Amino acid sequence: MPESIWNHCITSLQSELSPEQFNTWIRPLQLDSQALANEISLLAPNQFIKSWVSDKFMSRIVELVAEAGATRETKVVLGVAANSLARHRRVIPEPDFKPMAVAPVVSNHSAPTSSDMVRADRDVDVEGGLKHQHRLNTQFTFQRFVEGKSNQLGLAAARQIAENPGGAYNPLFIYGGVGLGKTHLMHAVGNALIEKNPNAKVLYLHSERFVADMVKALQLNAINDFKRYYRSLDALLIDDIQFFAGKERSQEEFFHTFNALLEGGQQIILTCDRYPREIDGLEERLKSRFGWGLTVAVEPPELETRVAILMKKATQQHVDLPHDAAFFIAQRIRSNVRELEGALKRVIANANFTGRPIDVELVRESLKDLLALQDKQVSIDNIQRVVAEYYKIKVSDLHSKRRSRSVARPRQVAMSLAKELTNHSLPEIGEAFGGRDHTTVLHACRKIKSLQEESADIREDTKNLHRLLTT
Ligand SMILES: Nc1ncnc2c1ncn2[C@@H]1O[C@H](COP(=O)(O)OP(=O)(O)OP(=O)(O)O)[C@@H](O)[C@H]1O
Repeated sequence: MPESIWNHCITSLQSELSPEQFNTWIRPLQLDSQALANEISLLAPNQFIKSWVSDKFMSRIVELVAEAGATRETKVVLGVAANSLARHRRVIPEPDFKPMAVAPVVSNHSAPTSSDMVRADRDVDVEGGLKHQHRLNTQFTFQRFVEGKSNQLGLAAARQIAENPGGAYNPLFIYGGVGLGKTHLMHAVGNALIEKNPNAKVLYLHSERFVADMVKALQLNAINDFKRYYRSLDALLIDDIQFFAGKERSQEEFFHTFNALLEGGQQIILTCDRYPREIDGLEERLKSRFGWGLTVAVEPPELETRVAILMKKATQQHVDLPHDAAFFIAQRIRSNVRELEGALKRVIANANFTGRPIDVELVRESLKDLLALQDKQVSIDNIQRVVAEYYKIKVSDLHSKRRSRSVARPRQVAMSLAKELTNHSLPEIGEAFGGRDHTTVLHACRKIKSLQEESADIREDTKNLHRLLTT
């Protein structure tokens, strides 16, 4: 009985929430088999998820439980699974591979001397962590980060980690498109950790830098120093880990570092442009390990958040930005926060240059080129119209649930064109095609890509459509 009630809740919540929300908060909940009669007892894997669910979703869960036919006396209780900590403390198995041979050092010296080691340290930037704080951008703080629905989960998780590093949300994996605040959030945690403890060893680096440092350490025979340094950190923040894809030796080294830090209770934060499972060329064991802590998505900000970000950035620069001017910019620049910032910079520069106050007119003038370019940009509506016309079907067929090949294939073509030619995110595209899930859009993009290789017809169709839409 509790199972069927809870299944009803899950099904409803899955259709009501975004996939990220559902996967982060609802999917980890388990029904407690030890519950009392008349009780739906749910167990969260940790305190963080428990309190978030309790704040944001509990009232809806209670409604759904009633809707599923539970008696009036049925209580819904939420706890934390007893073994939740054990999960994070489990013994990490020894790596299941043999260390690769290290390339011999190309050097005039027969063996590295102690001065080589110092130089090596400096070269690979591992010397006593002297630079570990310099790499943090002090502007990227929590105070300067604007909260919105699109980044709420990431921000809450980052705040928790700043309070309690190395706790249950280790590693924190933040993923999402470009310019959406992933790096900012990661630095905000680092800055907060250093504010609390100025001696904390916090290292931020881009994954390419990790790879380059490791290669140098190998060349200089300083890999042990490299290892020692990384393992001595209190927190390791690595940006854009999609660059590890295909780099086997780096993945191997990172795997060791990752395990050592996790076991030592040191905090790891990673960012990526996509969900861990979707990184091609990344070893399975890394993918699965990335999911051990908390995985959160940041999404493109919605209009209100874009306005709030602009207002905050203007205030920080002591610039008077009227609300209607901010609104105008936010309405036009929708792709990401970095572009929003760039637009604001242009407006401010123009205001300084001409000595005029900022208003909608000045914004329009300052962003003339950008807006003209945007007007030329293809919209999803446009894609749907052109694709429907091309395949002689109705636009409504593209929104419908019909699965016949004559409709499903054009729909997939239209989705993949929307991904390619617009700035819309996968969930936004899914929404525009009759409220479909973002994974459906992803599947469509992959399908069309592989069909383009196999079928001359599809190649021809997509080429024609491309031309119709862009010229
Ligand atoms: N919610 C926000 N509030 C204030 N500023 C933000 C917010 N989100 C992003 N920004 C700003 O937008 C710019 C881009 O953000 P950031 O570099 O963190 O993006 P990113 O997601 O890491 O992108 P990339 O994948 O390209 O590295 C930064 O200047 C950052 O301060």
